[in-house]
Amino acid sequence: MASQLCKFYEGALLLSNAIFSIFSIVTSQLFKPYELYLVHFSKACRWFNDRGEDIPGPPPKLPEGDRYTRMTDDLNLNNKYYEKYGDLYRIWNGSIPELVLARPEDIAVFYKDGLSHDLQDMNTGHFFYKIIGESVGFAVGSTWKNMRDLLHPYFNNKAAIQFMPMMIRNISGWLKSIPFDKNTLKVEEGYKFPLSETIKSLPLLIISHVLYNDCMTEEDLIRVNEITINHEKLMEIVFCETLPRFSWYSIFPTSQNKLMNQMLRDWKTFCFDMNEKTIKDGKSNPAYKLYKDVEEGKWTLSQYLQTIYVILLSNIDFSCAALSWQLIGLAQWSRVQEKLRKEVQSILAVCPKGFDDENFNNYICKKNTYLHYVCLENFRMFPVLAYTLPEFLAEDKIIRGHRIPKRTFVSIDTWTLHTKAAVWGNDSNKYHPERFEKLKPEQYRHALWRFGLGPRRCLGYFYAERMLKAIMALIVHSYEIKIPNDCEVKLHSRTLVRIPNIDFVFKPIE
Ligand code: HEM
Repeated sequence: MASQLCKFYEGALLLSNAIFSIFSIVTSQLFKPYELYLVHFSKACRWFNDRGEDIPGPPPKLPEGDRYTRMTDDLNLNNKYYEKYGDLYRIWNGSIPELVLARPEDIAVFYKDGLSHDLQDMNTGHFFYKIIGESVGFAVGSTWKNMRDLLHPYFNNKAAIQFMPMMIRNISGWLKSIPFDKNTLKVEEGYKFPLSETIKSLPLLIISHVLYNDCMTEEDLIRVNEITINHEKLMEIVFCETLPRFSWYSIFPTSQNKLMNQMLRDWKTFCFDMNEKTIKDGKSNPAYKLYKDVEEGKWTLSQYLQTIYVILLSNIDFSCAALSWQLIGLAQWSRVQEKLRKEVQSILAVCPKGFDDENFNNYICKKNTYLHYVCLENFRMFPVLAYTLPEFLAEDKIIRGHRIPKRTFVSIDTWTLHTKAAVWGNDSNKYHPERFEKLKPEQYRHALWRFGLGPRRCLGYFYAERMLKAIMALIVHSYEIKIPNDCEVKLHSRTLVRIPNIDFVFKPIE
């Protein structure tokens, strides 16, 4: 009976989806007067300066505006809007106007009181909110501060440095497994595999050890991997489907809601099982200690479960995308790859214990190495998001003379920022890691978007940057990396972050 009812609802929803699509096409025409109103008459959508000039931007194109196009488009939208409107413009996230910043000075003004920015649901809809709406990534004010304080002992610089030996072990083990991976093909030149599909298991392996250290077994990893599959399906729904954006949608017994509930149940069971195992083995780890904070009333169970979810699962997309682009940069510019290889070899020459040597760990942490400059240049040339997730202003702001009222959504056009900001000079379109030798971090602080620019930047920063650098160092030491001749870099569709879809070749170095 229940399954028949379910099928009935599924059918009804399929039909309503179809009706909705037709409705959108028809109404996109009927929306025209409303678009006119938004652009020309609605004060809430117009941001004037003292000379009465508005901020320019494309028409709303209702019902969606650029809500989805800005994620799926491979930086073409950034180029188009920069050409037409410059480096301060307005786009539309549905019928909500969003201010886009792309000049470092404006971004500095925006982030001056970054802590008070409201993220609420970032206009990403109900489905997303249900999965991680109570996590540290969405919390604001004192709630956010309390969560960050609880997390700080396990994610600060010292904790990340202590984790380095384990990180190196994880990477070495993963590199050895490449030839035997199910996606790897032995070809004349070496090993060929789909880059992001193969690479995403590595950040998952590393971060699961950050959270659970040696309590994380092979079987646990298999379990996490299975949950990841459903997580990816859900993220596709969150960022590409319209109906799950609405809270009323969750009352229907659809396959999407079923998937969501299943995933949340699996996740909770996994977290509880891991904590029980930790107690049984008489061990301890950050995830368990953070759970003790729940028992002591320092934060709620939902906040805990959703934050661990963000750390372990939601960030995999970010890590996988960032890592893939780092390797693509190296593969595309063999001169840079060779230069980096020489640097790594020269460091290892004074490391009696090889990768396990303290000198090698120090090298990964340093910020004046070629490795570091390559990492920065890859972030600059290959931003993980074309437009950052919108945050909204808690207070009115004046940006370049324009009064922007509070509750306005603001995002950053990363590509324009990374290529048009004055600090990058005349060769900003050239891939040139050496540019960072001459630049001080203060000079590009607001011109390079990597781990967030405001005071609430990425919690995993100390791990993430070193993870990327250590992986690159270990890879170039053992392999020459290449993109097969006939391969063009394309993007995976239906993802929030820019994940490249490309084959890769690792050629072992004799
Ligand atoms: C290379 C990989 C990564 C990149 C590119 C990245 C990037 C980012 C960015 C851009 C933000 C938003 C910052 C903002 O709102 O201003 C963020 C937030 C966050 N990241 Fe990462 N991240 C990475 C890896 C990680 C890892 C490994 C972890 C966990 C150990 C992590 C945990 C978090 C958390 C919890 C937040 C929310 C922080 C908050 O709102 O307080 N990230 N990350």
